Amino acid sequence: MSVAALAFCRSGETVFSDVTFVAGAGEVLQIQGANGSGKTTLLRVLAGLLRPSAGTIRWHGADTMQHPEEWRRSLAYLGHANAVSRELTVVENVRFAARLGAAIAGGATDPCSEHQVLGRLGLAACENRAAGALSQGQQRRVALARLLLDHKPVWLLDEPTAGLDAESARVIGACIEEHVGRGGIVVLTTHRRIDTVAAVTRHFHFERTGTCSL
Ligand SMILES: Nc1ncnc2c1ncn2[C@@H]1O[C@H](COP(=O)(O)OP(=O)(O)OP(=O)(O)O)[C@@H](O)[C@H]1O
Repeated sequence: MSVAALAFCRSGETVFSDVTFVAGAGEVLQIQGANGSGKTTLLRVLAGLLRPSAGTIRWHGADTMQHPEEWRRSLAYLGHANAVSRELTVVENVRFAARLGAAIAGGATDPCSEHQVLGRLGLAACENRAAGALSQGQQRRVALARLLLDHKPVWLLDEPTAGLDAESARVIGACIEEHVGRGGIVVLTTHRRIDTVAAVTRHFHFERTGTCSL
């Protein structure tokens, strides 16, 4: 994934400009910065949810604005909201994501791995509860379980450990390591560094000035 001279302006004001970086398989980019410095906006631009004012995002050499389908198929975006379906149970939430991912990739889902992932994330005991009845931290884990089962190579994670206890943060760090260990790429924003010991991790500071070379 390569990003060159990316900029975003809103109502004539520059939120960020000149963002340039390359992220290869097995890499984690952790972006830190003050409140309002533009981290979330950058992730939303990378995810294709906002259109950049300038610059390019390339995936395997192709411009993602000219070829958005392949980029959309390749990325998973986890925003501030966990986007779990509150009425569905935990297992239904992850099964839905796994089936959707498999259908897009043309493969089959493995029900065993759904239960394995829920077990690893400490959700086995509540897998038949409505997701809307879970705590914020538990819902974050459900969102992460969906990422693990969706098998997208690029994860864009907006403050994945926000509001989580130390154990949940550790679990998220472990999931990120596993993902990049399989050749995935993770770009995340965070106010607190996430331990990803084995992974190739680069840390960047996003400046409020609106200009940043990562
Ligand atoms: N929907 C919006 N409409 C107008 N301005 C916005 C909108 N979303 C963000 N902004 C502004 O864009 C700037 C960057 O916001 P952004 O949420 O990207 O920062 P951030 O670094 O992620 O902050 P935080 O650490 O608080 O999450 C801020 O000045 C913010 O007020």
